[in-house]
Amino acid sequence: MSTRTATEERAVVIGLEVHVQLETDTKIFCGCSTEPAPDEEPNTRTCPVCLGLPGALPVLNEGAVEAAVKIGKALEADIPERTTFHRKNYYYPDLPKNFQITQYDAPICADGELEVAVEDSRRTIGITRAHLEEDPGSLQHAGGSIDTADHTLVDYNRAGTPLVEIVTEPDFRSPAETRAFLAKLEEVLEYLGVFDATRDGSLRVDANVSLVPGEAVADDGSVPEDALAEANRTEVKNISSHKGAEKALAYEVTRQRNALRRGRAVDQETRHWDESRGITVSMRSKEAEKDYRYFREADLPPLEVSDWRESIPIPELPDARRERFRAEYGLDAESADKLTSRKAVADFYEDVADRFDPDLAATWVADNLLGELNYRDMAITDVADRLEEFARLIELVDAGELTTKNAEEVVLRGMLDDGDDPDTIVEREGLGTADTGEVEAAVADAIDDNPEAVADYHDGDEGAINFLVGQVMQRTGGSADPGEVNALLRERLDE
Ligand SMILES: Nc1ncnc2c1ncn2[C@@H]1O[C@H](COP(=O)(O)OP(=O)(O)OP(=O)(O)O)[C@@H](O)[C@H]1O
Ligand SMILES: [Mg+2]
Ligand SMILES: [Mg+2]
Repeated sequence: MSTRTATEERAVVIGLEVHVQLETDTKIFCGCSTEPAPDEEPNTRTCPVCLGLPGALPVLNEGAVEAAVKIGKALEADIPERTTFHRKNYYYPDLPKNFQITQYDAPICADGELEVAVEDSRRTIGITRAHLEEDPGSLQHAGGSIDTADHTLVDYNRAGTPLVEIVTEPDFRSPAETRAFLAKLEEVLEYLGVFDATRDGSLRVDANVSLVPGEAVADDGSVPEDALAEANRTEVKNISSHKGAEKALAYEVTRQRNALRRGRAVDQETRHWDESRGITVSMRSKEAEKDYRYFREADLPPLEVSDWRESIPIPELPDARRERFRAEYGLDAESADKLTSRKAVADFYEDVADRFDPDLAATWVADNLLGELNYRDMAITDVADRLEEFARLIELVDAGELTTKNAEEVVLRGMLDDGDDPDTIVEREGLGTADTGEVEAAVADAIDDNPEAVADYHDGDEGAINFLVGQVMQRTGGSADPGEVNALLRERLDE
């Protein structure tokens, strides 16, 4: 079976286009709010500009430009002195103007990279470009998915939300790599403060995938331009999560392999990822660039960012923070990873590590707190307003006022399940560690009540002391320190 051997030697080539919704207060070309209200009616956050009414003029949002510059800097991209906007023409109900304002030959960022850890190796994914554009409206396919719906509703509240589209080089060699990349990209975007991962549809991915002959792949893993151009690729749309990207691409790789195995060609087309059915479906043949009739957006003058770009700072990013945490707090690689991937976790850890013991803080934040949150399907952002209470819990453990076991099993769980604060739980459950007077009284009682054990101790029976320690622990409800009790008992018995 020669065709079988040939298809099995094919290599997977994937490139991503990632649409990131920027966290600005208002839309990219008008003053409409970008903040969805809880029970918002469709088409209420709109104006003549984002509805594309004749004669309405766009005004560029400064915050969106700053966010794009930050993204460019974080991706180590070039940010040219001057950038321009274009109209991308297409006819579709989500776009009332029949063109999208986007960028074309002079994007705000070009030629960057992002380093990703995949299993044990590190891969550098090239970033071709990142450009600003407006989000179209959203379509609701009533009574089914896009290919089965009876009719479709249009909501323009999303129209005009600022997007940065990040286009990668076709550098991915497996679906798993795209998942790692998207997770890393989200970390970086969150650190930059330009993006809200918890918002529905804030990250949307188009995934381009093809199978190229194995022998076309160079020794360094790169694929030459002509092999890329020759391979028929499909573009999978409607991917909105890391896991979704991996699943959609795994499906698509198998589908393409099967087609080639049966001696059929892969069509160059746009496909739709149907999350609930776990399949991709054909939507249309791939439009060529000339179909879009790109031309300059005459209503927006070229934008000079030459001086401005230098004055836009970016914060410390996850990789740098990971290394600093290791050096500064002596964390191992695994803890440093866990403590830095979400910015809110890293901020909290840093705060408690500086106030208490960094090792103790690492165990408490990385293992206990994140573990218990994870178990309840919660994230640190769900308890953002209670971080001081968790710090107080760590303080109680650090000061020896609460045993580790009680802190974890009673207090932390109570805090998460009942919403109480640590001092209230300690008080209610009587968990505080015993004070010296209490321990001394319990020692005296244990000696008075157990003359036989005392006699055994004086006869040199070391086992007797353990029995007496147990008696004191019982009398203090487990709140005394066993080492301290042992020392006190010996002191009394040797008097
Ligand atoms: N042979 C290939 N196999 C897989 N991906 C590829 C291949 N060649 C290019 N790509 C990827 O396809 C994407 C091209 O995106 P780009 O936006 O430039 O073009 P487009 O998809 O034709 O345009 P649009 O989506 O805006 O209509 C990039 O992510 C690139 O890495
Ligand atoms: Mg595309
Ligand atoms: Mg594109």
